[in-house]
Amino acid sequence: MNSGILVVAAERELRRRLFDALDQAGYPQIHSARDVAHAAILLEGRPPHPPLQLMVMVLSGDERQAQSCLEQLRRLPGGADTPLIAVLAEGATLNPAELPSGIADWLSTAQIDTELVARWRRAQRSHAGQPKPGPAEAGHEPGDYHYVFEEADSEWLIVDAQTNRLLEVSPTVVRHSRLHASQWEGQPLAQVLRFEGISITQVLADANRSWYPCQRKSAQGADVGQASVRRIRHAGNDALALMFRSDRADLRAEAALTLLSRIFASTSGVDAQIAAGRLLFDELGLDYLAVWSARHDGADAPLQMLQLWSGDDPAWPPAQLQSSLQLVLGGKKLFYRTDAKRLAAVDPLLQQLELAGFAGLPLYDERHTIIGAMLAGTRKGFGEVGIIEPVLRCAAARFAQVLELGRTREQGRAEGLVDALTGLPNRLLFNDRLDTIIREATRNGECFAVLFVDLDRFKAINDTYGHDAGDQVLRVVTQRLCSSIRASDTVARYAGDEFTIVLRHIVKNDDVLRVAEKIVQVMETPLCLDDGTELQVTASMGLSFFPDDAGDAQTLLKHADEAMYSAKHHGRNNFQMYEVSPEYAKEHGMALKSRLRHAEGNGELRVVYQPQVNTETEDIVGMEALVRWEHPELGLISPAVFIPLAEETGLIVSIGEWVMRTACRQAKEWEQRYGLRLRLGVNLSAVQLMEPNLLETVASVLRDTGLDPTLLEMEITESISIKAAPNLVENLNAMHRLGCHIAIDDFGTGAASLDYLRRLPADRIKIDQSFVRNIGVDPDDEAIVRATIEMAHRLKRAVVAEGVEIEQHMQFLRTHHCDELQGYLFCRPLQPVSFDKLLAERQRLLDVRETMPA
Ligand SMILES: Nc1nc2c(ncn2[C@@H]2O[C@@H]3COP(=O)(O)O[C@H]4[C@@H](O)[C@H](n5cnc6c(=O)[nH]c(N)nc65)O[C@@H]4COP(=O)(O)O[C@H]3[C@H]2O)c(=O)[nH]1
Repeated sequence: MNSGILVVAAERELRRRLFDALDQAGYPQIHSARDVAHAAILLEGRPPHPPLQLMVMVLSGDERQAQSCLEQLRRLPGGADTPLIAVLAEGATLNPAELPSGIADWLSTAQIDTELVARWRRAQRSHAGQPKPGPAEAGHEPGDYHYVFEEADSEWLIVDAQTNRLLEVSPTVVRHSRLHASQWEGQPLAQVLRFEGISITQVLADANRSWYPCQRKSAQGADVGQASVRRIRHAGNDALALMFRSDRADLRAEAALTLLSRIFASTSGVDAQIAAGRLLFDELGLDYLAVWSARHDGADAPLQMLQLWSGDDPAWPPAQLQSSLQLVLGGKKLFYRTDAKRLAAVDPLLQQLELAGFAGLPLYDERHTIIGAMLAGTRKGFGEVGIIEPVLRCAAARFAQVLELGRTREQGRAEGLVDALTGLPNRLLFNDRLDTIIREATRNGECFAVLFVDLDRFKAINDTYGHDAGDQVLRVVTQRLCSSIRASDTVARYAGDEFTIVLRHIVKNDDVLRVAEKIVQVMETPLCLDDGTELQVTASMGLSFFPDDAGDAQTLLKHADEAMYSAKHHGRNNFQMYEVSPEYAKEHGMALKSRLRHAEGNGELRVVYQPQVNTETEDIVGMEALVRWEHPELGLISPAVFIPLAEETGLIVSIGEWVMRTACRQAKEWEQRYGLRLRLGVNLSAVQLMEPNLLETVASVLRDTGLDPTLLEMEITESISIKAAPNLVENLNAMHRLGCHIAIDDFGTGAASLDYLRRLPADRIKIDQSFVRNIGVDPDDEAIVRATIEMAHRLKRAVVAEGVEIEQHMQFLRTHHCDELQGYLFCRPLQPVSFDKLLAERQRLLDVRETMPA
């Protein structure tokens, strides 16, 4: 019977990662709690049987705190006899070796995504009475460690503590060494492992689990690696378990990853590629490696780019006769772990080289056209297929990338599309690429960003140090830009000291901001000219987003360029995102106003929704409707910019009604679909509040949409003065009588007196985000937040905090009993489709919880 998993983590981000890791593995009943008290609420009323399947807890304190948490968890319903995995938070002072007993396993936060599920399965198995976690811990039952034998790529050798002879070895030892188990068992350890500079006795006496360089025997002689010792029990006796890790990249995933990262870090020049090929050749113990480029000029014979061979040069057969190469160039992938010799009859190359292991991989360009082939072989056969195959595939992808880049450069140079100094695409090629990217992005619904990078005061460098120095700077900047982005992104030299970048496949705008920050940082590092002069070059950058800011190349670039100028205005050495600024609005006010008149009729207005959550449960209880203007040329314009214009022109009355109607209709639809009565906040401008027929409008919207008036909450800004809006109190009272709620928005920014608050029929106060943002930064603002909450509660008003962005804000607001929270920590304002997905997901989780045994 499925009986649920409990996850306890104070930090929201960790909680989410733990939840996601378990959820993705398909475990439906996951209770996710902030702390033990929260867990107790979630499990309230649950009988102790059946027990929970697993508890995962993030530990951040010392051993004493860990012990206390553990004891509390054990008292939870169903928690007494449940396997518990501890996740050690960063900065935890706990020593993993001294965790309280009762913890089945532990991992670090960095391992959550990759390890949690595997550890849980292991804990599950061990709990079900099968072998338990092994040699890592002393004092387990005989055979405890066997599960480790099946896992990963580590090798285990079990040694009798008295005789130092081998009792058993793991199947990985047999596989990697190519020696049968019987060739190991009973052997003295000294004959199978040879340590460097230290005696076996010293190694075996080391309880600190240090790693010692050594060689392990194999059919080919020996494998170089490291070993470390653990004490275990074997068949009731003391024994030692030696873990051996080979340094060979074809045996060990870790070493293979290092190899790949070195290959990928290599630059794209011919020499560097030969060096990368050599690295692959040496680290994988290859005997043959060749990279071929298919001729794109119509000639038949492919061109050899690289060839390495460990023996004497044979008479190399011509490419046309190498049938394996021809097959690969035709698109066939070949992989023979140990039996490539059977190809010898049809391929003179394999016949001459006597390869046992052989792989042939086609090299593809971005459009998946075959542009070459990589052939790799060994005379002794390949090692771990699960490691060697992906390594070869990744290496082939790198060779393909370099081949393609070389071709583009060649072609670009021939056609005048590449900048001769930096080797980057020039403006012409960039514009062409941008058009292609827009077409692809439109087809795939992809978002991307354009960055305009301009070096600060570059002219002064040219003038002071000369043009040669300027050229050197441009080359270094090129390297720095290229090293800050991904392979799928594009950098171009747009003009003199201007560079443009396209960052593709964006999920969150934050991803782009991180890249921009990184570029600012790498630029700041001083650079050294050939003559030893040290210079510091900084850059100003502007960002625009597709499709949000514009849908065509020209406008995107124009916006990025404008944003770059704004970065210059902000003191250089920074980046800015494009936005229609209030200054722009002021300058182009008339044009914007006249366009705004048609925005509603042209269907350019949108409503987005931002969730509001209960502070304790973090469950969604309401949403705020926020308007957006999708200007056909300027992109998305913020309400902060166009609402003042709408107010000036009086257009706010009809726009406000449109927003209210759209949002009420949407809220009713969600209520019916999910049976969830979410409160809907709608902003009312002062201009609307002065309208004599506001009440009729609200009543008609409610009637037409069928939304319960008690679900509609009017948000009015605190800065509206009672004097300036003479009907304010009456209008609000009348709306209250209709059943609607009233919230005072931006609280704290105006000069509302207590009296003002008392006179307004407000149900809720929204603390302005400028105070919330300063929690943890400015004690005065913290005091204002605390006082506002206290005062509102004394007046029996509820409180919502706006702009909650980080965990620290939430903790503070929770401590001071703020009722509800709104902000990016939980969710940004969402388009209706995304909000709908959010509600559907919530519903799914609830349904799952309901199917849990009572
Ligand atoms: N930095 C930060 N910002 C956050 C966070 N959480 C929410 N926000 C933003 O804060 C604003 C909250 O709305 P507001 O105070 O009513 O402020 C609103 C509201 O006064 C006005 N507005 C929006 N829609 C309407 C409308 O339909 N009618 C009227 N009259 N005014 C509207 O425009 C203002 C700005 O709206 P938005 O740009 O949508 O900006 C929203 C929202 O996107 C956060 O964690 N960090």
